[in-house]
Amino acid sequence: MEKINLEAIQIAFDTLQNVKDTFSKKGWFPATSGNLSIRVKGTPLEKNQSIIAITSSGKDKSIRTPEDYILVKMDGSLVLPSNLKPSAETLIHTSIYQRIPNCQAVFHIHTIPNNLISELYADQGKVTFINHEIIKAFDIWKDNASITIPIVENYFSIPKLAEEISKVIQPEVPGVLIRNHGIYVWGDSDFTAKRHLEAFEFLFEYQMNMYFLKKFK
Ligand SMILES: CSC[C@@H](O)[C@@H](O)C(=O)COP(=O)(O)O
Ligand SMILES: [Zn+2]
Repeated sequence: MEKINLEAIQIAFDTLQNVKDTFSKKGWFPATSGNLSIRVKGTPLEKNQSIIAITSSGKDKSIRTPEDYILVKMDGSLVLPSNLKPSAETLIHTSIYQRIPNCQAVFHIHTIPNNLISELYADQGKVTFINHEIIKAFDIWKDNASITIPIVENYFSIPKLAEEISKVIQPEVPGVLIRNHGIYVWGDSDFTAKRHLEAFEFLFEYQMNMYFLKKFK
């Protein structure tokens, strides 16, 4: 095993803890859903060589325990022997890191707005948002700005789901919706990934409210 800096691991675990607490307060981890990962600094960026810290599987993410995070390699295997299980969706995380070379953090949540939007636009396989100020949160700075997020089916097999997500990823769009499941977002830092996630959730909530407003006016 390569040497990993203990301080870098602690920084990664602390960062995940802060993000987990923040998202939990927003109600973004219902029924133990959701998972988070971050690339451990100092580990190589090259494909297949990075190490990530990821949430353990099936935990109540609103409470802190000493068993909340675990280190995994890009093939999903554990860096150190442990009884802990990494997220059941670890392979989705590792495939995103391998697809997006400067990716430093991957966040996944289940919300009512992201589930409703994913179902409403599932047949198109994507949903587009146009002319919202918040699109600047994706670093898109122009008139008539738009962003289109892809939607994939919610396959039971995680390797299949990871493969389908990998196929639809576009480097300039930092997210993918999974039908009636949730969203995966990423960024070149935990700060950026959080900003992307908040912007997507803002757009989903807006669209959902507009849909009902138009229906019942
Ligand atoms: C309890 S429903 C959610 C899970 O099936 C899964 O989709 C999820 O997001 C959390 O899985 P986990 O293994 O805890 O990372
Ligand atoms: Zn999930």
